[in-house]
Amino acid sequence: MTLDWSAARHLPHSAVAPLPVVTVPTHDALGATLAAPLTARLAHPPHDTAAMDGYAVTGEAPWQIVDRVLAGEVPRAPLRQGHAVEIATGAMVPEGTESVLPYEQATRSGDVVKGAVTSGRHVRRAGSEVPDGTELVPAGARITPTVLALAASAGHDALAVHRRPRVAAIVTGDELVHEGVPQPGRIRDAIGPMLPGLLTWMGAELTGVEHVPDTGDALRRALEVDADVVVTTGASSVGVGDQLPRVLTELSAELLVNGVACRPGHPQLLARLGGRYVAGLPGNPLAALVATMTLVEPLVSALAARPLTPLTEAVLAGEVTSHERMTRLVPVRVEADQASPVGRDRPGMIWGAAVADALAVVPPGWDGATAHLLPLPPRGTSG
Ligand SMILES: Nc1nc2c(c(=O)[nH]1)N[C@H]1C(S)=C(S)[C@@H](COP(=O)(O)OP(=O)(O)OC[C@H]3O[C@@H](n4cnc5c(N)ncnc54)[C@H](O)[C@@H]3O)O[C@H]1N2
Ligand code: MOO
Repeated sequence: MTLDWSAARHLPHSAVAPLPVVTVPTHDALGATLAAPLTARLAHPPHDTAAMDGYAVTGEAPWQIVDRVLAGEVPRAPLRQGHAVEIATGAMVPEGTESVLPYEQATRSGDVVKGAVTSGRHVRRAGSEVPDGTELVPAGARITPTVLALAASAGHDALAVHRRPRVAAIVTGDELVHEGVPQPGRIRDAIGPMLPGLLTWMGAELTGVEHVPDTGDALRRALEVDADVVVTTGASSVGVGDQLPRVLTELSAELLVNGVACRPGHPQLLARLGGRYVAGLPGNPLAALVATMTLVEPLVSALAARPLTPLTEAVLAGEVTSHERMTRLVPVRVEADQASPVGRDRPGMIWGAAVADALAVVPPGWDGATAHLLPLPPRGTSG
C-alpha cells in the first residue's frame, strides 16, 4: 500500500488524535501547544507607569520636588499642581501625574526643577497596552519563548496545554560506528546525530537515542520504550538484516503507511503499536531526512494539536527532472522566492541537505515553474 507523497504527509493529521490536555507550570510549557486561548489576567501596564527616568509632573513649570518613587514602590501621595516627584523608569507614578520630564530635558536647581513637557508624554497608562481580559494568543499556538514571556507577564502560573510529544529514537545497523574513522565495511552513524536537533526543532521532546543491534529480539525490546512516538532508523527494507517490517507484523502493529511514492525515502512506514506510534525511517541518511519531514513532522504536529505546517512556494531554478511515478524531494537553497538545487543529493549523501534551506517537492510528471518547499532548520547565512 504505497501512498502518494502528499497523501502520506497528510495522513497523520487525519488519523492521529492530539495528546490529552494537561495543566503544567508556565515555566515548563515551552514548546507545548496552548489548549485554550491565552488571556490577560491583569491589565498591562498594571498601573500608570513612568517610561523614563526623571520627574513626574503636573501643570506648569517650575515644580517643587517633594518625593522620590523607585520601581516597586507605591507613591505616598497624589501629585499636586506645582509639585514634582523624582521617578524611575517602571515606577508607579503618583495619581494626578500628567507627564514625566526626563532628566536630559530637566534643569534642576536645589529642590526646584524646570523643563518643557508635552502633556501625557512618557507615562504608560494602566491598561493602555493590554486591557484586563484581552485574548492575547489563540488556542493551538505553539508556546515559544516570547509566548512564555507574555503568559508570565499576563499573570499565569500554569497553562492548559497539549504537551510536546515524547519521541524515542532507535538507531539500527551493525555496520555503524559512533566515533573515529571507520574500519573497512563499517560506516559512521549520521542519522543518530541528526535526529535530536531535527525532532526538537519540530516541537518534540527527545527521550533518548538508543543504538540497537540488527536482531528481531533487540528491536522488539527497544520498541517497548516509554514514549508517544518511536522513530527507528534502518532495517526498513527487504534485506536479511532488515527486521522492522517483520517485527511489527509479529507484534500485530496496525500499519498506517507502508511505503511512500517518493525519491529518496520510499521504504518509510508509520504504524500504531499499543498506545504508541512507530515511524520507520530508511537507513540512507537523505532518505531518513525525507521520511522525517514526510511522516514524523506531521505526526508530531498532530499529537501536539497543531495544524499541518503550511508549505511555502518558490520558483525552482536550474535543471530539475521529475520522476514519472514518484515525488522527488530535492535539497535547495532559497533566496528571495527562488529555489536552486544544491546537488549532492544521492540517498546515501547528507552533504546537499547540510547546505540547503529546504526540500523542494517535485511531484510526478512535474514540469512547472514553481514548486512547494519543506523548510529545513535555519542554517544561517554562512554560504
Ligand atoms: N532489494 C531491495 N533493496 C533495497 C530497496 C528495495 O526496495 N529493494 N530499497 C532501497 C532503499 S530506497 C533504501 S533507502 C534502503 C533502505 O534500507 P534500510 O532502511 O533497510 O536501511 P539499511 O539497509 O540498514 O541501510 C541502508 C544504507 O544506509 C546506511 N545507513 C543505515 N543507517 C545509517 C545511519 N544511521 N547513518 C549512516 N548511514 C546509515 C547503511 O549502511 C546502508 O548503506 O534499502 C535499499 N535497498
Ligand atoms: O529511500 Mo531510498 O533511495 O529511496 O534512499
